Amino acid sequence: MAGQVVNNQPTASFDFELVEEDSDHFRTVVVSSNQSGPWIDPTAIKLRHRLGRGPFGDVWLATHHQAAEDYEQYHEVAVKMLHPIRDDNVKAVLNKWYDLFSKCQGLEGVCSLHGITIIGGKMCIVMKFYEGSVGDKMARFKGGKLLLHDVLRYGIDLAQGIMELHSKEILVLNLKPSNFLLNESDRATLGDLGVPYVLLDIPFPTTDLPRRMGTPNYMAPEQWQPEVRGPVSFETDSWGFGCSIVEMLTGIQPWCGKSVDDIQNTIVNKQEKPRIPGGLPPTVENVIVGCFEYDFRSRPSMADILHAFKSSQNAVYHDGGWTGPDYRTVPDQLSTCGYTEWFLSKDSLQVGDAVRSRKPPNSSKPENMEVPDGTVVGLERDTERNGFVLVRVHGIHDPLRVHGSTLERVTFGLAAGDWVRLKKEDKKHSPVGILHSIGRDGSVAVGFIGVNTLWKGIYLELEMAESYCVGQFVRLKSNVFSPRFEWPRKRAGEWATGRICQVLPNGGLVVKFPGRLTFGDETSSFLANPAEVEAVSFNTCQGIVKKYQHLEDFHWAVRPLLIALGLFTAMKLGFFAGKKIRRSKVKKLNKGQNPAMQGDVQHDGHNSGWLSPKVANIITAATTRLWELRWSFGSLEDIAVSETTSLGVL
Ligand SMILES: Nc1ncnc2c1ncn2[C@@H]1O[C@H](COP(=O)(O)OP(=O)(O)OP(=O)(O)O)[C@@H](O)[C@H]1O
Repeated sequence: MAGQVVNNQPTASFDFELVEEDSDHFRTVVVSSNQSGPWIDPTAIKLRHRLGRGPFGDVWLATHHQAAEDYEQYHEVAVKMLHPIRDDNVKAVLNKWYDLFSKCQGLEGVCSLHGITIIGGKMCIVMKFYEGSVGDKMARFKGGKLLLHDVLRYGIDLAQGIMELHSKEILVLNLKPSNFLLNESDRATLGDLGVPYVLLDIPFPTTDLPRRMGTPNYMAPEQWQPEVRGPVSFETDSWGFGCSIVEMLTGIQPWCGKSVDDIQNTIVNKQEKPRIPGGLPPTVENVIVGCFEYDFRSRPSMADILHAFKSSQNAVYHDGGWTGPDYRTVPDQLSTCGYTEWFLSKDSLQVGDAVRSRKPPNSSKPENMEVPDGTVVGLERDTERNGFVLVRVHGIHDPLRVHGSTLERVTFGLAAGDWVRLKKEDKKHSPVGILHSIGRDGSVAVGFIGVNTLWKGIYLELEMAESYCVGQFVRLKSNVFSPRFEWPRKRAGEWATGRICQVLPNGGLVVKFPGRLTFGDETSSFLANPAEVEAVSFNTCQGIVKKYQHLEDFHWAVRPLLIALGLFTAMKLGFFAGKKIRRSKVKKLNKGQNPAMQGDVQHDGHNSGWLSPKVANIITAATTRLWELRWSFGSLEDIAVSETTSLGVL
């Protein structure tokens, strides 16, 4: 096929053009280079033999021929040959690699990258050849596991390497023992870095999405569908790191023997976590437990992991127990306010910060508003992170002394965790999301449905949005005709109302429908875009019919229960009506015949009216109970919740 110039990239130090289409419909790319960039002439690479095959392609041992006027050299290199990429994406991928190469220059803990080339239509990453990997070393050991001392040593090397990449805004997303390469001094280096990250937004010819987001056994919950359940963030690598450490310690790959679908179901839906071996130094155990928090904001950062590993490295194993500088029991993952210590350590307060009391997790209302609006005037810290702070609150003379973990920083009116809306909508993603961080300079990071990674911008682009929390009832707005996610309808065709059971880090709502009876494989939970729903409560339901319909949303058993009650009452009424008619007939027949009997009938009729004393008592008791409840709970909604709970239907 005739040549076709695709791009002459002005900023990069290489140009590339597509010239020929091969049998696989992927075109051979000829690149001219000024030699200062990462581009390597494909004729300078001679593939020798394949070292292995992974989800992202094959790794080859190769020779790189370099020649100039005064020298000629041959280097042994490793070449990662990626799966074919659609030719209209070649430019985007090359640009991303170019960016990654320039960012990785000079980093110590990551595999040394030589350059990039394209061989046989496939993109190839040329890198330093290492003698082996941690995975290879494990395979040589009995039981496939490493000594704790080595695991801690490698863990420290790797955490440092990952932190270097994170400092350049690069996520690894594919941490696993076979990608931990060992150098001549037996130090672990990150190999294969950034392949899933580079391919994150690139459409692939194959629909096997999970495989290009990472290696299933090591993937975090948000990594399976970052656009839907994401975004992926630095702490996504904490999950992969935790999996790798567990494997190094046990010799068993996480979720070993499960299919890709099973793993996805186990991690994403069932929210199960890999099992952690016992007998670890408490600090290490604590940090690894934290790596498997479902919500990535609650996981430790690489700095936290590095700190824990370093502090445990000198611990000595004695008679089945750990002694050493950090010997202590594993602290609770959740602090008193319901957040993990890792969550709380992501932001530390400074004098001058505006603060307010922190809401409990998954709540839209503050539990206690000791500090509705204050300013930090003093810090009282025993360690770097934990400690009390002095807060000046308007209207109170002396500053309050409160624990830092109970406060959240408010900058330009926003605090991490707030629900926000983009003032200028972008059709590609939901306009409503959750604020993950706000810098003191006003820079913000937000999780939105439809964006793979955190959206970055400034606070001026955002406004506050309605917040949602677990337990709330929601339904699609009536003006939404084609929702982003599937949503069930009622029998009458209108959108069903469901209850939020989980809020994802991007504001995505996982909603269950207790008012619908599900059978067999029917999905019981649905996803919702927060921009497309509205909250439903007894107070917002207009009229008694709507209020009753909302009661039905609490549980599918409400309707059958009420029908049964109705039938029972009707039967009871029918029975009494029949009895009454019979008696009046008897009364008519006996009229004038037996005066003594007349008195009896009158007496009976007077006492019962049209209901028996028993039924009258039931009704009186029910009415009294209703008033009692109304008095103590205050709203019809609370009565419904309380009563249905006591009936055991919630
Ligand atoms: N630079 C390198 N030097 C030496 N061996 C390497 C190098 N890079 C990778 N390998 C080895 O090549 C083998 C195959 O690697 P590859 O990365 O393709 O597989 P993987 O790690 O299982 O999958 P993935 O594609 O997810 O990284 C592994 O054993 C790995 O340790």
